[in-house]
Amino acid sequence: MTEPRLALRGIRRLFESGAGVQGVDLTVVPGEVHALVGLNGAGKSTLMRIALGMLRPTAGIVEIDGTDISRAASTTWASVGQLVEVPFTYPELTARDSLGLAARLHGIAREEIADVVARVLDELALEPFADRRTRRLSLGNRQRLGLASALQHHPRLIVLDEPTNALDPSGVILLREALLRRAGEDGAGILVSSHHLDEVARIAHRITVLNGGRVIGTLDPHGVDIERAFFELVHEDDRHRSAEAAVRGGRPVRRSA
Ligand SMILES: Nc1ncnc2c1ncn2[C@@H]1O[C@H](COP(=O)(O)OP(=O)(O)OP(=O)(O)O)[C@@H](O)[C@H]1O
Repeated sequence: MTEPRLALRGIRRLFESGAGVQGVDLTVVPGEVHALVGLNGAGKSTLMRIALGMLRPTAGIVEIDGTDISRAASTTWASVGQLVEVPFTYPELTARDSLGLAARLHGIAREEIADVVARVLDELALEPFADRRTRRLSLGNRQRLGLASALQHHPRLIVLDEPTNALDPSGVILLREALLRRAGEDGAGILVSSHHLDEVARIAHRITVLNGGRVIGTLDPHGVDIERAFFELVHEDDRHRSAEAAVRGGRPVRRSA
């Protein structure tokens, strides 16, 4: 069987408020775009931060290409591309120099950096802004720069949290094409979260629904009314939890937000 690019097994991390994620199992296989959808506070970012070793789970294991990330070497991390927080940029560097630095940190050979950077600037239509200091970029172009930095080294695993936020429609299309190329040509495994169900349906091979920190089901990307299917799953899960809470004599489960 093909080794997943990413495997989350029995992941649990609850915050003091009781919100977080629990009992999550999830894989991303080579060549796959796996989308994570859920309402605000469902636990998508928490799960992604755990997958990237930014947050420690209280239980469970994260494996990248079969290696437990607690033992992963720098070569494993160099094969990952991610954007899960505000795009990190050096305000005084130009977009081009910022990408060059990120390429070096991802292990690209010095003599290849200029070409790698030029290709990704072209791919995300950032060329006109390449020599502008990053602090002077618009929000959307800063997001494109963050994505360029995550994708330029052709990672084996890509993790993106709401990557279309702040992108204009042409940016959304460029990103979609770039991700499908990474999955199709490179065999990258891609985990992506989004609130845009239509966009997700266009790109994802698998869609997992998270609610209140748990996986509650999957959606068919080719389904006819994906939005309706999504809300049916979520409402059914909410009803189930409220009923369970009532049986226990406790208060209904508070929505995490
Ligand atoms: N560091 C933290 N400390 C305490 N609570 C946290 C922390 N990080 C997240 N949470 C809580 O965990 C829950 C899940 O948050 P998370 O950001 O993972 O959700 P999300 O699905 O990404 O939401 P959104 O769609 O709004 O980005 C929320 O209730 C949030 O307030």
